[in-house]
Amino acid sequence: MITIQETEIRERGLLGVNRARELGRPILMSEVHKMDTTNPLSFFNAGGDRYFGERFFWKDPASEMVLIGLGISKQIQSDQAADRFFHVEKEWRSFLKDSFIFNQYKVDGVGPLMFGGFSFDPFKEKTELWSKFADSLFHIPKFLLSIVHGETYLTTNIIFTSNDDISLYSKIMEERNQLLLSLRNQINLKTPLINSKVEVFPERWKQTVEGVVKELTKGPLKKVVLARELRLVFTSQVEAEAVLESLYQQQPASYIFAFESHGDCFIGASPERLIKKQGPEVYSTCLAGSISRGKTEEEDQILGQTLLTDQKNLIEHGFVVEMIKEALEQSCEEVILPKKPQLMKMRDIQHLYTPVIGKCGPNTSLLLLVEKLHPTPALGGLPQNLAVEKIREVEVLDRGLFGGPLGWVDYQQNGEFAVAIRSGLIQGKEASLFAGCGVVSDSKSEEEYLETALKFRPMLRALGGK
Ligand SMILES: C=C(O[C@@H]1C=C(C(=O)O)C=C[C@H]1O)C(=O)O
Repeated sequence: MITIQETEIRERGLLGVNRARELGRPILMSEVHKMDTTNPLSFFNAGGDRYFGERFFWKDPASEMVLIGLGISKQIQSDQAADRFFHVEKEWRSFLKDSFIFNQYKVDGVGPLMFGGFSFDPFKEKTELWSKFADSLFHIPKFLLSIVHGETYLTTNIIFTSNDDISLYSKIMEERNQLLLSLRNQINLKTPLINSKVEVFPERWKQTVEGVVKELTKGPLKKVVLARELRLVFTSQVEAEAVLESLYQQQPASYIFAFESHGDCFIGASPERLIKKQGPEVYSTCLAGSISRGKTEEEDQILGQTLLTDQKNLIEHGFVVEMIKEALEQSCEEVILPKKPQLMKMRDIQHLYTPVIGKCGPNTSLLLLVEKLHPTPALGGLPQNLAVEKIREVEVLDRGLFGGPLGWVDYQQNGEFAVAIRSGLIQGKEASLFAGCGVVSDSKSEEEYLETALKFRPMLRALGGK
């Protein structure tokens, strides 16, 4: 566990107290400690009583980076639509200014870090569904557990205002001790039964697909991604930790995330990376073109081969590759990608997949790259502006954070964002699941409907449904 000398405690606390008084504004003090191996779900669970509604969870597909945040030491949020990426970045950098960071470990994802996301389209009219989440919302946690390449670190963030004295430091240390003492390895996780399952206007959705297909044949629109919603009601409150546990078992090769705000929880298992930045290197993923998994290995291979040679899917995929390549070329000296897509096989579905690597300057802003990429034609369409306008006009669903960039940025400005798909919003005893698909000029509404049904499955299964 954590060992830290009393004198050191006082010195660190006093640094924060004095600087906050001197500058007359809040000052961050952050310290990192190595910890014994800790089960990430039990850490998330241990925060359930005290920090419910203020937790987040993140795991990347390789499980190289697992992040759990408890409590909110600072929130960066905005419903301002224009320049939202720039504003979040500006606030993040100014929050870090003059802070004290005690971190002897040179690894990404430890120390002060913000976690959160951006809504799919800030210009879409907001409904009650997403009332608990601002269009841009990031949390800097009080306590952050980072498991990086199997090593465990605990970051404690304290914000001193000019009215605080050293007692704040002791108070947070006590809170941390309580938290660590409450860690349990055995937790009883169960999702409640589903009472009702309602697809939101499926016939109307199919008609919308047909209407858009007609427009696509006329141009200039080439592709529009349309999404729909499935609403579930349960016998009792759904606990995010139980859903995370299921996703861990059922979708190990995905990004697994949960993001709580004011009692609601946005949760999912996405296969899609938007962008990762590690020093001068950036990584992105083109993921578009889908087919189901086979029941036997042979059928699965045949389906995979069909997808790899299907013109409709290859064209859809090509749109994404072209856009991501062009966007990264604006910021990178070099962009490397294979000529042909390969297959990414998830539990219920297989996709056409092209990984992309870029080399850019070390000072390139991750959020600027997010802005350039979002939404790719995998979630918006082509041309981007027209497709997003079309979605805003015809889609019944308020996507909120669904399909938007969700992830983290650390104080060294490294981080990663996934595309928040295969996801749902838990609201007490109810939940909404979301799924979309690329509509092109030869799309058939019934096939697209079935594809979205397939894309509901990972979340539906994790919630105990079929
Ligand atoms: C929009 C979704 O998925 C996206 C659309 C895909 C497609 O149209 O083939 C494939 C992967 C994702 O980029 C979703 O899962 O809801």
